[in-house]
Amino acid sequence: MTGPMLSVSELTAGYGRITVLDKISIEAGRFGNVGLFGPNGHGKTTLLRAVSGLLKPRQGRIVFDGEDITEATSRAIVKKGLIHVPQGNTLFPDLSIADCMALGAYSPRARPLEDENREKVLALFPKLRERWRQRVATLSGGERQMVSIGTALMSHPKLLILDEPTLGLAPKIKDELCRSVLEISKSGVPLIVVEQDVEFLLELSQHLYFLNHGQVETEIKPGESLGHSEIMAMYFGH
Ligand SMILES: Nc1ncnc2c1ncn2[C@@H]1O[C@H](COP(=O)(O)OP(=O)(O)OP(=O)(O)O)[C@@H](O)[C@H]1O
Repeated sequence: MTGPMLSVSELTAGYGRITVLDKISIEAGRFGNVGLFGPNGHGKTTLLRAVSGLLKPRQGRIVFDGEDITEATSRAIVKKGLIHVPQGNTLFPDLSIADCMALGAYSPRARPLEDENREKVLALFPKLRERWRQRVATLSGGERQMVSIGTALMSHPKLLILDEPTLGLAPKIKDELCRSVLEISKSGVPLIVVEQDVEFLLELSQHLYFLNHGQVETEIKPGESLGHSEIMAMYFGH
C-alpha cells in the first residue's frame, strides 16, 4: 500500500456541548507505527474512540483501507480489521481467557484463522496458556492486559490501536508487555499507540503526533529524530 491505511481529515468531535477535537488530521499505517502523545485530557482517547466508531464525529472524514468509515458502527469497523484496545480494564469479569479468545475471533474474517491466531497469542503470552480456564476477574492487572491485547489479535487486525497499554503495571510486567508489543509490531501489524512512557513510545513509533487542545501541535515524521528531552519539553510547554 502506498497511501496511508487510515486517514483522519479535519475531524471535530466532543461530548455534549464540549468540543474536544478541533479539525484534527492524522494518518497511520504508511510509515510504520504511529505514536500519539500529549498532556492529559487533550483528546488522545477521544480521537481513538472516534476512529473506532465509539464516538460519532461532528465533522470531518475517516477513511480506513480505502473505505469511508466516518458513519460506520464500531461493529462494522471491527469487521473491517481496525481493532481498538481501550484504556483500562474493559473485559467481562466472568469470562475465562478461553471465552475471551473465542469472542475475539467472532468476526467472519477472523473465524477461519482462529486456531492459527490462538497459537500466535499463546506464543506471545505463554502465561495465558497456564491460566486458560481462569476467570478474568481473578487475573492480575498485567495478565488482564495480555488478555485484552490477545483478544484483539484474535480479531486478526489490519491496524491495531493500543490506548496506554502499560498504564498502572509494575516495572517487570511492564517490560514484559513492552517486549510483546514490539513483537506484535515486528510480526507486521501496524500500530497506533498512546503511551506515557516516552522511551517506549520512541522505540516503537516511527511517526509521532503531539496533541494539544484537540489539535496536532507537532507532527514528527520518520527520519525527523526527536529525543527524550525534546519530548519532555513539549509536555511541559517550553
Ligand atoms: N464521556 C465523556 N463525557 C464528557 N467529557 C468527556 C468524556 N470523556 C472524556 N471527556 C473529556 O474530554 C477531554 C479529553 O479527554 P480524553 O480522554 O480524550 O483525553 P486524553 O488526552 O486521552 O487524556 P488521558 O491521557 O488522561 O487519557 C477531557 O476534558 C475529558 O474530561
